[in-house]
Amino acid sequence: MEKLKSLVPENLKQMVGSTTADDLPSSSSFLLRLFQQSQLFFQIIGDLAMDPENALCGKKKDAALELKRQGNQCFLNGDYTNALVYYSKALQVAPMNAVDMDKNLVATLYVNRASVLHKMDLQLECLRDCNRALQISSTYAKAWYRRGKANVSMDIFDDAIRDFKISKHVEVSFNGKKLIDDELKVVQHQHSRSNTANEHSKNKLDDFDDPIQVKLHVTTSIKGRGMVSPTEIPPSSLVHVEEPYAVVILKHCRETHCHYCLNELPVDKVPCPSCSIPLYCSQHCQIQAGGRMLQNVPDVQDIFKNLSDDLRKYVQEITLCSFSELRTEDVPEHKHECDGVHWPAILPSEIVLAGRIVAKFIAQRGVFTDASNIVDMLNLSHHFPEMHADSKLECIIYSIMLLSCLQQFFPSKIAINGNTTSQIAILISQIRTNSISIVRMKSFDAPGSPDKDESLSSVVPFTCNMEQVRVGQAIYTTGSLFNHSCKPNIHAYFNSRTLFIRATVFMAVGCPLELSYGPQVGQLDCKDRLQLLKDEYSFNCQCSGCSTVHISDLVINAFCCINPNCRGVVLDRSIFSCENTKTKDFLTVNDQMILEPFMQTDSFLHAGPSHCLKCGSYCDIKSSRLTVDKAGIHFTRLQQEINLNRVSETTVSDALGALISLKSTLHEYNRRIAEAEDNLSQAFSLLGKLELAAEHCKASIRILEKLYGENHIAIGNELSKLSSILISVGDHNAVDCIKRLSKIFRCYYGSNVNTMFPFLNILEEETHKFVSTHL
Ligand SMILES: C[S@@+](CC[C@H](N)C(=O)[O-])C[C@H]1O[C@@H](n2cnc3c(N)ncnc32)[C@H](O)[C@@H]1O
Repeated sequence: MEKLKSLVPENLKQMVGSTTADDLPSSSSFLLRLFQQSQLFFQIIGDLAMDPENALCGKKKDAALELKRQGNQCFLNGDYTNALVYYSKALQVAPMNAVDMDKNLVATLYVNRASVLHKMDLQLECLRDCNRALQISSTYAKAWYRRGKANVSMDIFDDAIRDFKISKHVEVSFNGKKLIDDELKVVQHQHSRSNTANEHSKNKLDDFDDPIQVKLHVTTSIKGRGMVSPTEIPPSSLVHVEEPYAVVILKHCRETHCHYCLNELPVDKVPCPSCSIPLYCSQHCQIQAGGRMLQNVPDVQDIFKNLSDDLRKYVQEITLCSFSELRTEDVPEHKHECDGVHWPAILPSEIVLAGRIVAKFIAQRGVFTDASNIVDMLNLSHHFPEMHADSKLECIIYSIMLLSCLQQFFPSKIAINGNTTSQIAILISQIRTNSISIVRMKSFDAPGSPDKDESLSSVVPFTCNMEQVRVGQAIYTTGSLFNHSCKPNIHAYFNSRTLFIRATVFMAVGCPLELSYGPQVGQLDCKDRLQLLKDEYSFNCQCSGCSTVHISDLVINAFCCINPNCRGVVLDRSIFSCENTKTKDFLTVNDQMILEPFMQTDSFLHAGPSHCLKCGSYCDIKSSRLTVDKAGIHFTRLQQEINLNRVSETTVSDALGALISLKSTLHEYNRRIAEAEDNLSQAFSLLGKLELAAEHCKASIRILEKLYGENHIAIGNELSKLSSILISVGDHNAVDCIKRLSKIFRCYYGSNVNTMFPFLNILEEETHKFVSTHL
């Protein structure tokens, strides 16, 4: 990008910088003409899109053979973990039509990986790899044999017998036939039970099928279009479900998550048949994303003709993969990026997403030319005119690059000119304003998690921590109409690629439904939220959380008053000036009563920064900051030890001292005290001092309740930690704690809660056990 930008003369840069949506086509034309005369530009596009043979993302037989050799070596040494890694890597780069020792290389690699999976006792995964090998080469005796072994391990004897019979039939060597026959006899003696194992991960929505409870209306306000409720909406109602218009996986998840459904990859991941980048959890997802797999099934009629009808049908079922549930209207979103070209791996995710939207547009409308109007088709808002001059330039350059790359795949369907380039530039700015991050909840258990044999109450508490991981970026055309609020009243979550939105509070008729685009009250102070929304989404937030004074923004980063009897807040200059601009006129009597211990409603008028907003006393913020920084060193050390699961008594005792310093300097509801209490709770859990762990956890929750409100999901997360500690110490308060956290989670996730958070089931079961033994 920097090289291309350096080709642009200063006067053209200035013209692009001041361009509006109206004169964008002419600015784009100038840039396009400039690049079309540049050798460097053609060289860059050549590297990105035109040389699949030598491309980084292309298939490479030699590399695959070397990885296979290393896999075989590990297998022979009994190092199955590494054998699995090598075979999987080999599958990623092996060309579909490569042959190794008279066998299709990909089929051989699947059978080799199946043998590893069998050794690792992953029988379902082993069976799936055998099926994949057989879909490429149905006469592969070893694949049928390995399939039989997997079925025996799963006690599916009917299928195992069939597998061995077919294996024996297609095996050419006498010794091989004899070996299979011996195996067959053993299985025939065992009791038979029929079963079938299918491909998994079909994006099941079975547990996600509660009906939408409200039909929303679109209205306009200072925030542009937005969703409102035409009726009253009770908390937890499902208000919106939507499939994405286009999705792209984020780069950091390429090796760990399925590039189609975005679920975590299983060990028997499936690579793209035509390039070495995407990985899928199943053939189903691979076909959805890339279209049908090239199959290499030889004419099998002859070799199987002497088999019984039952066995012939069985061969067909396994070797011809049929995914009847595929919807024909789905456009394979990866197909145009395939064949080993570089650009999808190199260009930023949002540009690849724009490419997917153009490809879908072409699939639906036939061509993308000046007459097309992709911008109106999506009908999404954007902030192109307000973008920084340099971002505008980058946006247009990326548009030219993307169109040039796409044109290699759609030679006769794309016109590259000022008009189409400007459409893509606007499309990119629409993506910046409207794309939604798809997140997955990742829960990880701290030490002491219950294992198979131990019940929760018999071990050190398991504290279930949850983290949201961003896995994808997507455009949901209706979902984009929900505006942002730092105090949201709806909650968005995902099952695979599907967006779900639920009300989290009661909403009156006509109430705007607003979700958080990221920052929330309780998490950041108002000035930081405003800055973040400006930087990332280019708008000045006008939500109620940012326009009125409320307790969270006052206390979250506040210092305490030097007067020990006063609970007033002391703010630094930047927070003071942000809060001072908010209107105090809208404060209800209730709000005023809540704020009353911490400030006088008119105190902004006569008290300044560094002064208590309640009693006016002066506080030396500079020296308070030094105290806080010093205390922070002890908590950093404690956190490092917690991460290593090894906490020393000395570090904990230093941190307890540091907590006292924090409390004497910061306001009682400052977020840093909550974090310090939470750290200490984790540390005491690790030391097995559970009563102390519970006390510090409760102290942290008391502060978070002030920052977020009592029924926020952040409180639910903390309650899950507290309840497991309480169960472990036999404290009967655990029962109420679990009831409360269940209520919060159910409000945010409705009936999907048990599927999404299995730990809640464990906690609820433990409560029942607890009640029957302790109460
Ligand atoms: C995803 S769109 C939401 C729908 C948009 N209002 C429309 O008319 O299409 C995001 C844009 O809506 C506007 N917006 C959303 N929430 C806002 C808020 N709290 N304050 C001001 N503008 C907001 C901003 O222009 C933002 O870039």
